[in-house]
Amino acid sequence: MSRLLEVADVSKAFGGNQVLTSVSFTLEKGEILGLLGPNGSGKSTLLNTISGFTRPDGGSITFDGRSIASQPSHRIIQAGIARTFQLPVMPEKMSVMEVVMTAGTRQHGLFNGLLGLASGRKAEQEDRARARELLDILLLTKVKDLPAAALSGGQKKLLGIACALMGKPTLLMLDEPMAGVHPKLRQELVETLVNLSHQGISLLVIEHDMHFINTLCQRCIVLDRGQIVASCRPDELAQNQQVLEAYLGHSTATLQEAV
Ligand SMILES: Nc1ncnc2c1ncn2[C@@H]1O[C@H](COP(=O)(O)OP(=O)(O)OP(=O)(O)O)[C@@H](O)[C@H]1O
Repeated sequence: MSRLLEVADVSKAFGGNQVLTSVSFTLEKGEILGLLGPNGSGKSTLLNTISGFTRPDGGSITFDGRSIASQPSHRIIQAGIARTFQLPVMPEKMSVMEVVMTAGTRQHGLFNGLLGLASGRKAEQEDRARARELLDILLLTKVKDLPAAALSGGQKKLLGIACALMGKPTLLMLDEPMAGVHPKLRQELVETLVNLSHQGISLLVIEHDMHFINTLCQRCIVLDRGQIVASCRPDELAQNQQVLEAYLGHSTATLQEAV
């Protein structure tokens, strides 16, 4: 494996609230890395910092050999990093298919399509085929013509993943992909994500569901109050003293219960 992402000494404060303190970790090409930590430990802020939604106060972020810290989010998407959100908000008046198509248009420019250029028409046809394929993979074909805002919370999560994949990322960052997803669909989602990694997409996944972490991730990093306190295999988490302290500090009896 070779290195895809290197986060070094990244810090971030909001006012007087120091949310990330000197966070460093690496992610290898093809790796599925879990990002764990109690509520409020800074996981989403770390994803926001990598994806350009939040500027780090200090430190460096290198993706595929290029510095991306403080780049605007659209440049980071173009570099090959896509992400989903913990609570995706979908437009009221667009269908599921239209939302996925719009995500595709954002990747290769609106003007080609509007001007009806041949390259734009070809890109649109390719996008439509890819959108159909992704909706199929993510079990959303049946609802493709419904308003996106009418989907359940779990289906919106799946739609967020479809949108993120329209740009053919090499790194996909998922913020709690399992939350709200129907238990019957969870195993299929795990298999879909494993298939994506086999196709060469690396994954950085925030998740509280330990079964999901154990089945999916090869390695985990654990944040506690904005600092990385562990980097280990999922099966080592329950014996890791720093991890137990991070979670037990939140008055829960076992790691399984805590997350
Ligand atoms: N834009 C912001 N402005 C001010 N404070 C923020 C902002 N974003 C996050 N925070 C604060 O940063 C801290 C960490 O929040 P964050 O959402 O990153 O944690 P988390 O580990 O993802 O939590 P959870 O598991 O509950 O989603 C919290 O105290 C939060 O209030």
